[in-house]
Amino acid sequence: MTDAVLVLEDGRTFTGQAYGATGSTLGEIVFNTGMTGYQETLTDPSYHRQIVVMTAPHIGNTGVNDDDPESARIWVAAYVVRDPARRASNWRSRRTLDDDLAAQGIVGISGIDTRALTRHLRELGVMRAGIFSGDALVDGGGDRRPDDELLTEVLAAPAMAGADLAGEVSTDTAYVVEALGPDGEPLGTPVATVAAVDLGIKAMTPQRMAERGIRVHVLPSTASIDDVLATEADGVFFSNGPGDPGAATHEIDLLREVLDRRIPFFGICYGNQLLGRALGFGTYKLGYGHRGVNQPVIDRATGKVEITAHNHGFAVDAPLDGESVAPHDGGRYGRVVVSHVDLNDDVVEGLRALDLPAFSVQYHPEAAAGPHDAAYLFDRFLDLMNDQKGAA
Ligand SMILES: NC(=O)CC[C@H](N)C(=O)O
Repeated sequence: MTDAVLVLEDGRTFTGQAYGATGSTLGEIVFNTGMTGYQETLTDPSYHRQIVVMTAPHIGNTGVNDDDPESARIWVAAYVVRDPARRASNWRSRRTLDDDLAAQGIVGISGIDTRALTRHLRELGVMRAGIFSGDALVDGGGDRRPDDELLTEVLAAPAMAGADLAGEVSTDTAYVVEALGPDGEPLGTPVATVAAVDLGIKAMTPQRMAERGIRVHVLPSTASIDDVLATEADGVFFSNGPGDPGAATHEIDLLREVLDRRIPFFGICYGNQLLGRALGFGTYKLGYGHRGVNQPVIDRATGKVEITAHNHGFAVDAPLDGESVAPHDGGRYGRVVVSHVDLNDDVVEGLRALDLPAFSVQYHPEAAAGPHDAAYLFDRFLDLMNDQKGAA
């Protein structure tokens, strides 16, 4: 077995075995508490530039299939697992996770104490890190490189705060997603048309809309308001995505154009943070974020608690109680309420504008992976578009 070393920004190191590809990789190290859904996690573009630690100790049991990926490639910068499955077993499995990581050049490490690592990150917050194995761990003379040399590489890596990354993961060209019949033709007249701006969109998101009869035009993150209007959309959607919402200037300008025209808007995750910023609220970096499939969130309008899938390291800074006037331009967007809150830590998990047809959630109603409790939000988006059509 080949040695691998994980080096954290604060100098702590963990030695284990190489898993997936050998080499070196740098990124922000974060932990995910999901017991299932590793394929969806690995292929979620929001994890671009992040090293993902799984807190579930045994990963890879069901191998890798061709149905569950959320995009065309693995996006995580590296993968950290305690105990990789020695045997993959599932009727859908096509290859092992180890082989898939290696084939896609994703460096990983296994056999380290992921509980100690997670507790460390929970206490000190997420930070930059690097994994080194194979040739990247030895010098020209064949000796193991000293830790301080590896640490210097880690400290030279860019931080996640201030990173504008949507353009690195977004589609280059627009495409359409809609429900198709067995003959490959559209199933019927769409009930609504949505322009979905891809900031790192997961495949299941347009799929959830298509299941409801919506035709979805997925647009690149560089789309202009004219590109959006050209789709003749009834509503605009902003997806999840990697990076710091504070760095997304083009997208926020585009969203303000949408809000100014009173086009119904729905945003998920990064899309929620961008709605917050477009309305004039701030965003901030959480200590260690929410990543997993079992976060309790309350819908404050109904009092119902949902168990939800999360993947976010930033959050919107908006007043939890009462209606607040959106601060942008002296309140030009009217009143806003925090519609959803995380019951673990009171983090803002949703926004609803009261004077505009716009709402968003910080978590993942598309549920890939994760529970389906929040699927009603796609119906709410459809209702919002229908109401607006009725009002026109
Ligand atoms: N999944 C997402 O959209 C993540 C949004 C943002 N990059 C964050 O970490 O908070």
